[in-house]
Amino acid sequence: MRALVDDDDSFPSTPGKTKIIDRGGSHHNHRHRHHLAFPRHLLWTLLFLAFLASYLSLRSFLHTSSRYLSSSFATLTFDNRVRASAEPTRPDGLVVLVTGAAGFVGSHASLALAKRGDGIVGLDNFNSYYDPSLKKARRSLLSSQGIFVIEGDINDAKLLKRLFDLVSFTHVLHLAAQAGVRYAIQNPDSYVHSNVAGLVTLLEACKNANPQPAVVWASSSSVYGLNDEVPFSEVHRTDQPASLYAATKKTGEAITHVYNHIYGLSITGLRFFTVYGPWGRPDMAYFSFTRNILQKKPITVYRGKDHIDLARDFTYIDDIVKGCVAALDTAEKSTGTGGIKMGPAQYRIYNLGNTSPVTVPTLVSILENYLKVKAKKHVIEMPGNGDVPFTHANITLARVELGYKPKTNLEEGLKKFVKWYLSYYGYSSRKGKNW
Ligand SMILES: O=C(O)[C@H]1O[C@H](OP(=O)(O)OP(=O)(O)OC[C@H]2O[C@@H](n3ccc(=O)[nH]c3=O)[C@H](O)[C@@H]2O)[C@H](O)[C@@H](O)[C@H]1O
Repeated sequence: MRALVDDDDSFPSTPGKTKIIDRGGSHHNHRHRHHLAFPRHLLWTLLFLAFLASYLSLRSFLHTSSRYLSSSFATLTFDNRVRASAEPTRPDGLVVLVTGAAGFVGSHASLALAKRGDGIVGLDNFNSYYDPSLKKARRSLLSSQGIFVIEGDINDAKLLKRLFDLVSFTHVLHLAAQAGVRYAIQNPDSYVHSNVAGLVTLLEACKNANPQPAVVWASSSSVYGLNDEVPFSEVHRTDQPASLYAATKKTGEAITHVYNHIYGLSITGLRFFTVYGPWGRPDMAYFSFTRNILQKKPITVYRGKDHIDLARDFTYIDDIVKGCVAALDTAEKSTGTGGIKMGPAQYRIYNLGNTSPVTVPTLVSILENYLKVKAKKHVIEMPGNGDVPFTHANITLARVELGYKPKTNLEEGLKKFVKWYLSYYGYSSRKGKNW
């Protein structure tokens, strides 16, 4: 281009300065060509600038629109996945939001409900209270059964609203919580965050939903605290908690009562008694004892005052799941609409235990027997960390009203747990190892 019009570096500020390549033309022609060359020069420049501008704006358009498109595809995918997961596969199937779905009880309950054709949407924050890889493995199991588990927190009001806008949940099975009795000494805030604030956020979403779902949620045997009447019945005192965990679960019972009373939410609280089994929680005694025994590490066994052994009404996971399902099936509808109560709503609390407490040293000897390894026991007096000396459930109410009937004793249940543990952590394949 330059060769045609200019052999100087400078753009023609004065026409005479520009040396036009004159290939034998007259002065007139020269002038004429010079005259013509100027707009052509300008034209090329303008064309170049126009090209550059359109290239840049096309790039930015493509960039913006691809971001927009990919985010709306992501939205579509998310919404579609939620709706698909919520779709029951049997007539009149329940549509259940399961919080804590990647947790121990949550994953088992979700699978059981999906198996019979209910629509399930899971929610879990995958926190690192214990190894999140176990939670992710549970999520994979659920995903293989068509259950979508959303990574999100029950404190996220926006997310909850979006889920209730997308799906008319008939029930909420609320199992998300900060569990563990002794960890409350280390991290008290996490109990308030999940078991109190998170519960209120969830109930707000439930109460605002239209239709309102019926809520079934996990309370705890720990609410009996220092109660010494046995076996523990729902009519006994629960105003003497021994741990912050217990206090937050008792608070949950009070909070759910308020939402039942003011907004007409149908509420069922289930007091679980030390639930154990395959895919369990690594922080619990039966699980951590198994790990340590296999690794030949010592275990600490707490003992009560006067050398009394501690005892728990250990309850097998499948029995607990049956109790959860029965509670969902017998829950009446909530009575509120648009956040306003239209009539009295159901409020229930049930013990879900096994009714036969076993001491911690007996638990250890059952494990030693299955693992064929002697435990290195370090027995110490129970520190003041929130533990209670024993639990023992009276389950008459659950039996009569839910048809709840636990079937698995600790020996049978631990056998299944150990089988799962060895397989999950790859011990079964290590032939010849002395486990
Ligand atoms: O029913 C509940 O509401 C609770 O059950 C469960 O709590 P717990 O009954 O305390 O179960 P878990 O920790 O297995 O300890 C069992 C026994 O082993 C003793 N124990 C424990 C640990 C240890 O190192 N040594 C020991 O002797 C210990 O002193 C106790 O005597 C749930 O974790 C809790 O989230 C909640 O759901």
